[in-house]
Amino acid sequence: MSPSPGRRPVLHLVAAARPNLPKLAALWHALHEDGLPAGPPCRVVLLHTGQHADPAMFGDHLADLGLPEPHVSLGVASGGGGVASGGGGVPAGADGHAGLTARTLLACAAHWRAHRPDLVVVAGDVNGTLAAALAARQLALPVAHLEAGLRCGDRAMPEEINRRAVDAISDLLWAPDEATAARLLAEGHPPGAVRAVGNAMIDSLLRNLDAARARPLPAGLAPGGYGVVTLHRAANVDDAATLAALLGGIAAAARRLPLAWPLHPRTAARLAAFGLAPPPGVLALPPLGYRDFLGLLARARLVATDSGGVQEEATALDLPCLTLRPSTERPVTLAAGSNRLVRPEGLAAAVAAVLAGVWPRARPIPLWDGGAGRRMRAHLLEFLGAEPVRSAA
Ligand SMILES: CC(=O)N[C@H]1[C@@H](OP(=O)(O)OP(=O)(O)OC[C@H]2O[C@@H](n3ccc(=O)[nH]c3=O)[C@H](O)[C@@H]2O)O[C@H](CO)[C@@H](O)[C@@H]1O
Repeated sequence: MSPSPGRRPVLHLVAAARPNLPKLAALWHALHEDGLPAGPPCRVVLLHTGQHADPAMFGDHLADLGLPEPHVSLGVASGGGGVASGGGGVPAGADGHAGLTARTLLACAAHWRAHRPDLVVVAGDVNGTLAAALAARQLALPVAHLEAGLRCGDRAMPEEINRRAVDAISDLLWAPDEATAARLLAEGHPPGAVRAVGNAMIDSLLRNLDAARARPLPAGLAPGGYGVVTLHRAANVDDAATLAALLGGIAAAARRLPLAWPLHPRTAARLAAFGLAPPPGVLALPPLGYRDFLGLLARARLVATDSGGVQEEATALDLPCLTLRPSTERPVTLAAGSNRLVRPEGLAAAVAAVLAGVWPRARPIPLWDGGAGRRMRAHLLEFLGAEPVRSAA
């Protein structure tokens, strides 16, 4: 497909939740790279659905990542935990996945009925990703899925349903590695739709690492002298007994190594509701900005996490990663050597293994090289029938 002659194609980049931002930033910067002969090849609109609305969960990350304030804010906040979220026109309600998805679907459809872009780019696997992709396809707008093809096989995770559904309806599927692209082809997606572009998270990591390392660490932490914890998955934090078991593992680990734990709002709310608290030896922190978190990670001894993006960042940093989940949609990080799936009761032993120096080093992953943004740009310009652009570099 191609826009009418002489008109620059219009691209809508959909940002719903915090983890979408570093991925979209990779594409944003590739489209606004210095030295493009005729300026940006597309008009790029950043559209914020509102799923994450607190400044600490969204707005504070924009400047770190070099992104502008969203050009469009739909104001559809998540509120499934019953904790009020800030943000805009549509009030948060305790209506869970269905409510957030439905409200985002309606808001996107209303916007795109009035303003039709040439391509909608959605990222990752959050509820806002699915809602936006579905709204676009229902209006016959083409959709690109940034971070396509990931599968953990656990259909109890909302993210697994979201990523499978978004892949099924997307016109362009951007996979972070060759094996993931091969899986999409095996699922029957047309070869022209699928491209192994590399990992957009790693584009942002490489772009920001020096600045992140220059950030001060939270008081009491010294480089190499602490571990990082992050936890927010519904399966880990929404059930009191499961969360208490995780706290037991974290407490045992903290007896071997001081831990810093930036608390996700969902986790903070559940801890409070269940009358639980981070154990001694754990420095609880508020959600951190992109560079502050990356700086914390880059100088840590290890990370224990249930986040997908953190598994990738840890692998790129060759940081031992103890993944507190029964499965991962990023098996490439297991194959790289430094990420392992760990049960709560095995956490202290894993920390001891890291401290004893018997943890594997990470092998570099092909295409995790800072070039994902340019590869996505090339594919979308081919799709739009626009002139290809050559970078100065
Ligand atoms: C199904 C889905 O989309 N889950 C994604 C969502 O999980 P996350 O747990 O953030 O899911 P929600 O967006 O539903 O938010 C959960 C709860 O966190 C609180 N909250 C959230 C955002 C905010 O700005 N302020 C606030 O207070 C609210 O109580 C909300 O109800 O984002 C995570 C990253 O953070 C992603 O890894 C998850 O895949």
